[in-house]
Amino acid sequence: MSLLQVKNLTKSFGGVKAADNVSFDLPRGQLLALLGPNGAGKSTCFNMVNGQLKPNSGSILLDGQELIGMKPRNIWRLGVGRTFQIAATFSSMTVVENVQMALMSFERKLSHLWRPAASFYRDEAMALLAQVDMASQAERSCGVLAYGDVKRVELAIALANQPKLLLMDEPTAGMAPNERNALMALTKKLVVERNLSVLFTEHSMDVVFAYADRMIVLARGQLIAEGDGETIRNHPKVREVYFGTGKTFEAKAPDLTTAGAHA
Ligand SMILES: Nc1ncnc2c1ncn2[C@@H]1O[C@H](COP(=O)(O)OP(=O)(O)OP(=O)(O)O)[C@@H](O)[C@H]1O
Repeated sequence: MSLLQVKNLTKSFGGVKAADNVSFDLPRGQLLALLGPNGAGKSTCFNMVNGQLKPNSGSILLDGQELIGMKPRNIWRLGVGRTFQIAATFSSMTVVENVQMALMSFERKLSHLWRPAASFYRDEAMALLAQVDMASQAERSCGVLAYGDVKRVELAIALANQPKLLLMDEPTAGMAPNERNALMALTKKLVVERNLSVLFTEHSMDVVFAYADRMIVLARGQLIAEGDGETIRNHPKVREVYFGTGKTFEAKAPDLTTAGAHA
């Protein structure tokens, strides 16, 4: 059984069907990209999976357990983590303190915040930082880190609640190409090592084709294609949506990696 099973998910805002009967599976240990042009329904689907939006109908099963109707915090506790597009670390705290905070939050120890944070979960925090190659910068203030390193710390923070499923909303937005690749290579490593499932949106197509195991493509709320890079590159509906050419059966597929298409 797949870790995540999304079935017939529908969400309307007034007359707009932001998600229209969307179904997909995400097995353990897979990196699944959620693609589609602006307004396709990606954020809507994300926000339904983490409980921030309630669908009109459909089902979202995590390990066979229905998530619809549960509060976001309870979904998080079941093992659905999330990283955000906007860097979400506390800049005045050190790297290791930020991760300790996340661990304390997971263990419901926030009521002890008046104690020196140094006494809580330091070893666990350092172990997480080692996994994201940030142990050597543990004592630096988050405010002075390079952007790519902040994203690594965010990944460590997201891992603090031992997610089974990690939702990543445009993880490489604002990063230079070499940083983007490093972050996605790290994510891929974590997927393999921790048998983690990742669902991510991304507008950088080079990243998607290099690292995603599988892709699903939404357009106007509907899932129009699903498969590996080769399948998606050559899929007539995907080409139509991204290029609007209507020339769906050309011998040579246009190179989506350089098309500047927005995911
Ligand atoms: N809270 C809302 N109220 C009204 N309409 C909404 C709301 N949220 C989303 N929509 C509409 O639903 C559709 C899907 O939006 P959504 O944000 O899910 O798309 P997206 O694929 O994430 O787009 P983008 O890539 O631009 O972030 C759009 O037409 C959008 O205007």
